[in-house]
Amino acid sequence: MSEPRVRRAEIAVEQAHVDRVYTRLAELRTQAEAMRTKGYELGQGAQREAIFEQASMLFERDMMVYHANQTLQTLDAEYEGLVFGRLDHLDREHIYVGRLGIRDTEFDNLVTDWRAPAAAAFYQATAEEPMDVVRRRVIRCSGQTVLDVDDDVLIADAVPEDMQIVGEGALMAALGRSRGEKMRDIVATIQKEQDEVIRAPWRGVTEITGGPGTGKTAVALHRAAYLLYRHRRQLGGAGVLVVGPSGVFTTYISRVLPSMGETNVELRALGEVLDGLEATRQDTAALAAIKGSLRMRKVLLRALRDTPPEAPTELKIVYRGEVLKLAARELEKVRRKAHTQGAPPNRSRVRVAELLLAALADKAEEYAKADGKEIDRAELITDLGERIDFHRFLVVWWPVLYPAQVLKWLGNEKRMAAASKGILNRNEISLLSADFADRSRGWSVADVALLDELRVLVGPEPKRRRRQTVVEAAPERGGSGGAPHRPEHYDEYSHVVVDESQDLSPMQWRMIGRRGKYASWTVVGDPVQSSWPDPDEAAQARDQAFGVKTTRRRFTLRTNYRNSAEIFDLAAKVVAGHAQADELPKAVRTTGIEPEVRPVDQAALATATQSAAKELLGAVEGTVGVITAMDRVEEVEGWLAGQTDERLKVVGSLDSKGLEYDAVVLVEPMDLVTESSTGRRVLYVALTRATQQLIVLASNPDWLPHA
Ligand SMILES: Nc1ncnc2c1ncn2[C@@H]1O[C@H](COP(=O)(O)OP(=O)(O)OP(=O)(O)O)[C@@H](O)[C@H]1O
Repeated sequence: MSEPRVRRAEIAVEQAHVDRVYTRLAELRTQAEAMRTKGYELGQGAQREAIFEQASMLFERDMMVYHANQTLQTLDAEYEGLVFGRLDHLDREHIYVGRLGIRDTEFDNLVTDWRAPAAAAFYQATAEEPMDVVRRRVIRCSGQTVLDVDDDVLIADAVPEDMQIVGEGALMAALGRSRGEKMRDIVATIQKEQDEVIRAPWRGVTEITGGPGTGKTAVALHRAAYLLYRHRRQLGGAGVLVVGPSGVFTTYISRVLPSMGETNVELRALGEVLDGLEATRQDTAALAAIKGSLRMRKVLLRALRDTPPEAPTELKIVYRGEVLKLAARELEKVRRKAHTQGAPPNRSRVRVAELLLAALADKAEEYAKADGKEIDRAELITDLGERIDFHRFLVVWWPVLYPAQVLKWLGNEKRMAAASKGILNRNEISLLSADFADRSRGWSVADVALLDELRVLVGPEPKRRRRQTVVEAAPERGGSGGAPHRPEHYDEYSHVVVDESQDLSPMQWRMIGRRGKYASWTVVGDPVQSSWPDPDEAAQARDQAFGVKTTRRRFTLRTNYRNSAEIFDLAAKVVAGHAQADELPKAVRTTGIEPEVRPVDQAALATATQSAAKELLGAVEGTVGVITAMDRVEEVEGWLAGQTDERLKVVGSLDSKGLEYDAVVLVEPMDLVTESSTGRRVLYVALTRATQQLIVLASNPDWLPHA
């Protein structure tokens, strides 16, 4: 038979099986619905029974409805190609691999879940170690229709006469396909080195490093799905948290887990980790470096111990006809004493009242002594402790503290200087206080970690006054954030995945560490792409987040699946000398299309950007990203305002982390280099976002080291 006819015949064979699977899926759905209805009927029947029977029937109803709903949720997930693989073994048995395990009425497997041990050979078998697999077939479907099949022969001399082999390169076909707005899962083409990481043990810390495009993000997400499938009992209840660098990134990856049937994983951007906030604004590199540094812990602690701006400066209270007065200096002594006793201020109100009453009693004793009299201390303390004027004083002198309010206090340069004396230098103090003083722009991503630190330092609001969130004092608080079924500031995740971890500041590690107190971890990063200036300090904070005794395993991925080799060659040049040779991955795909570097006059940059974007929109089927320095995003958006094609996105250098596009226009690369002390690495990130085509528009040629 000719190749197209063989292909058509093989597609028909697989279509017949896929049809069986969908018929069975429909049956299972009907059964689950019937079970749910029966459960409800049981509940209604219970009303007529005696109390004891009622309780047991209601319990049974709840179990039935729960299980039926679980099954329906799994069956109804939006699977993109439910069946995607087939393994033919030496013994002539074969299995189908898919996103979900399905059995027929005889309990025989129609599809094996990709995460089950029996499916492991689909990813792990090689010609050198075939694991008894003769033929591995990738089946590409659109909905319920088989579009194509693609085979790998693993034991060539065991191929039976009647076994047909079709095509080659399912991986290459997948990599060459155009990109949409959201990342796709890679279950059908996971590679062996990636599979090892996905299936690594769940306990401890699993680190995934590797250059751009090596599939780190994809692997980490598939690992989350795998762990939930294999260890649902240990991990499912407490849940999995995935933290990414930005909201754009979490949106980009948001479809991957649901496409594998996992909906119970919480995705949060670094600006959204703290419930109630959704910060997206990035600080300048200089500001972010100060805010992220561990030195801020001490600054914050001092700030909240400072006298609140509205606090009265003296306490006057009449006791038995005499005015007892505590002056500012005496009050501050009490404040210092209360703070040094260690409890968070919002939990210290009672202790503070005791200290103030003791100071008043001292004062009364002092007056009495001068008059040659004596006072009953205990009586004075009881009397004054019940007085309304004393309590009025207490609430304004020792108010409930809110994290946002304390950070705003630091907008006052004097306060800032007092809190950071000996910790920050003058320049840092004025930068930071000017930033905190300007509240018109909302919180930045780096502020969120400071607010979270303060949340813990000030302690929870007293119960009586507890409101929706403890972050802000004023009604301006907003945002949704957080899974509705979890309590606020939930910190008992069983597994935490941190993506782009090379960029987390020490303060951000502390924030994430709090959410993973009892967790195992998957941590993804590439030091060469790091924009954080002090890796040692970050490493120390990261180790603390993991806990000291944790087992650690590390995997390095070495193949770049995203960029064409032509594009990656250019990107590698900009970090030559900034990275070890083995930190750079190898790109596997060539397109024959070289990236274009266009020298452009500054004055012509706008029109050059417009025409490059237009050109690339015409050249590729999927997305086009225009990447620019962070502070030029609005300007470049303005240049492209006339371009209405939804495939076009303008994105700032730091926000481009983790994303990818079919084609990229990089505007003025030298701006990225000079943006921060780690600019060359940020430029490397930007240059490695395109899968097919890249145009660089540069008025200054210095971004590209001369060979
Ligand atoms: N085995 C695979 N099969 C098909 N596509 C793959 C495979 N591995 C990776 N890819 C694709 O390669 C691209 C890069 O993957 P991913 O974004 O996970 O890389 P990364 O290492 O996180 O990159 P970066 O560090 O640049 O953010 C994605 O489009 C992903 O789907």
